[in-house]
Amino acid sequence: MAEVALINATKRFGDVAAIGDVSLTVADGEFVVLLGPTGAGKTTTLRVIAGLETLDEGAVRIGGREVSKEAPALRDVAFVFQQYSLYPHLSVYDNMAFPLRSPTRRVPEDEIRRSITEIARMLHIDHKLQNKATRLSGGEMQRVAIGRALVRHPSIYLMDEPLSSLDAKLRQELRLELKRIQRDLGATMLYVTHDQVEAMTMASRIGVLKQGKLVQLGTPREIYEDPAETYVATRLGQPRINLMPRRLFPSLPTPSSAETIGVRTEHLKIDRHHQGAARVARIEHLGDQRYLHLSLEDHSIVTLAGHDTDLDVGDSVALQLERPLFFDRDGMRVRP
Ligand SMILES: Nc1ncnc2c1ncn2[C@@H]1O[C@H](COP(=O)(O)OP(=O)(O)OP(=O)(O)O)[C@@H](O)[C@H]1O
Repeated sequence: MAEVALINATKRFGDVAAIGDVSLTVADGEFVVLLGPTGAGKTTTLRVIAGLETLDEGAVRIGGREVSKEAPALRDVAFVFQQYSLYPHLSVYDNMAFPLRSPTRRVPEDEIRRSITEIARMLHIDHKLQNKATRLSGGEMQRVAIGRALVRHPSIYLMDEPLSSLDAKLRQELRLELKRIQRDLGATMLYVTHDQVEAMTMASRIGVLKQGKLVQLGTPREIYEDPAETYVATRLGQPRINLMPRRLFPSLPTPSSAETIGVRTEHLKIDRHHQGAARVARIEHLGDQRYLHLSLEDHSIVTLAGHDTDLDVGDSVALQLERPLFFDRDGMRVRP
């Protein structure tokens, strides 16, 4: 495995800078997750590292070696796409063996067998190894695609929403497996997802992209607890952080440039013994969780309700904020 770095990387498509001046180093053995809404530049970041797109400016370095002009095959990266891309005429086994049988590698067949058997077992596809790739469910095909990447030991694994086509149970199982495999192999990984739980639980660090710019890079905890701007704060946390105008909390001491107050469940104390300005508008039962929708003037606040809550729709409650986050008029963080 190796350290992988993007240095002031820019890739344009016509007038659009899909990524603009992005610098990012994924340390050897590190698991970095890229977060951002559609069009933010996540896939482009992976593709320029893989060599599937050529940079307009900047450089890609793998293991300290500049590879910006090298063909994809020479870069020693393994790419798992959102949609499985298997060879339909080959068996599962031969699909997984394919990268190891390339003339440049010449891995002995017994080693290939050992490696495939082990990875297939981890991914629960060992009983399907002789099937044709087309005779699998979507979830199985995606596991084969992941397995085909894992049997190799490339400099870096690039994964673009590899679990998004799977059902929730399998996704959860594979999330744990993938993280364990990554740790065991000491693999360097750059991983794109829209799934907050994947980001929080798998990442050593999370990079947040906004219109092609890397706006913050930090541990999951830093991104969640210490976001640099509202854009970052809204990436993580369910229910989403509530962004409220400062005027709604006139008695709260706030930094002078603060215009917006960011309130998560843990920042909010609800006092039902005191009649207050907020009203319970709705209680949403999600099985293991309950979302409490409060209305405060013309704004709504969504928070988690404890299981022992005896609040009812229509109740009037007082709200108290404890160490909420403050943002200025441009959405940038302001510290007290
Ligand atoms: N081949 C291409 N030709 C033209 N524009 C492109 C091309 N690939 C990407 N773009 C543009 O570059 C920007 C970034 O796209 P990219 O696919 O990297 O976003 P993303 O964050 O991966 O989005 P998603 O979550 O939808 O996959 C978008 O504006 C997109 O339309």
